[in-house]
Amino acid sequence: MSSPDSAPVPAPTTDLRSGPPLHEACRPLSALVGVWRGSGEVDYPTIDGPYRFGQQLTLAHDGRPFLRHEARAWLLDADGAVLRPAAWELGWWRPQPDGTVELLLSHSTGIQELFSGTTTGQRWELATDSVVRTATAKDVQAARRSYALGPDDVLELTEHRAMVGVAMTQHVTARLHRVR
Ligand code: HEM
Repeated sequence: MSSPDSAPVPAPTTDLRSGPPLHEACRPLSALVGVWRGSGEVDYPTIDGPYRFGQQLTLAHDGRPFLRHEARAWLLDADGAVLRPAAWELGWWRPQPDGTVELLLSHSTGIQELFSGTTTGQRWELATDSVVRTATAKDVQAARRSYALGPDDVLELTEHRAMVGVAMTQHVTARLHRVR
């Protein structure tokens, strides 16, 4: 019997060997499914950086033609100790029949983004089509994000952002390793 807190439909899974089969449409994204963790560097012309941070990214599926995205980050001190929680985003990857991919991201900071992009081998390049903000959110205009999976199974994240009056400039770069 299912536990009281689980819905009576397949639970999202990061394990491609059990649970519902990955939907055919998600095949271009299959290498991304899993739990990834690692560290990176964040900086921007308006902040007092660079800072080191840790990040965990979970990409799960329930057999339907999309992936569920969750990424949490935390700032690190020079010795690698956790200073405090940082960015937290939730979203959905929606692969399309023409080979493009849509990504919806919702940030805890009051920002919602719609990205569109491409899959080229083991590289995913995305750029925002639209960004909307709550009344109190910071002025984020646009972003470009890429994930690239190297032969050493390292997932490299790079993100450029146009925000708070600055043109598109790198904000985040990270190297994540598969933990599951
Ligand atoms: C791994 C992901 C990220 C990390 C570790 C990170 C970290 C930081 C840090 C440390 C700052 C300096 C202010 C502070 O200490 O809080 C900052 C500023 C900022 N970040 Fe990020 N960030 C990340 C992703 C994002 C994303 C996804 C967005 C937009 C949706 C974003 C938008 C901003 C903005 C608007 C500022 C303020 C700039 C300013 O007012 O000068 N960041 N970020």
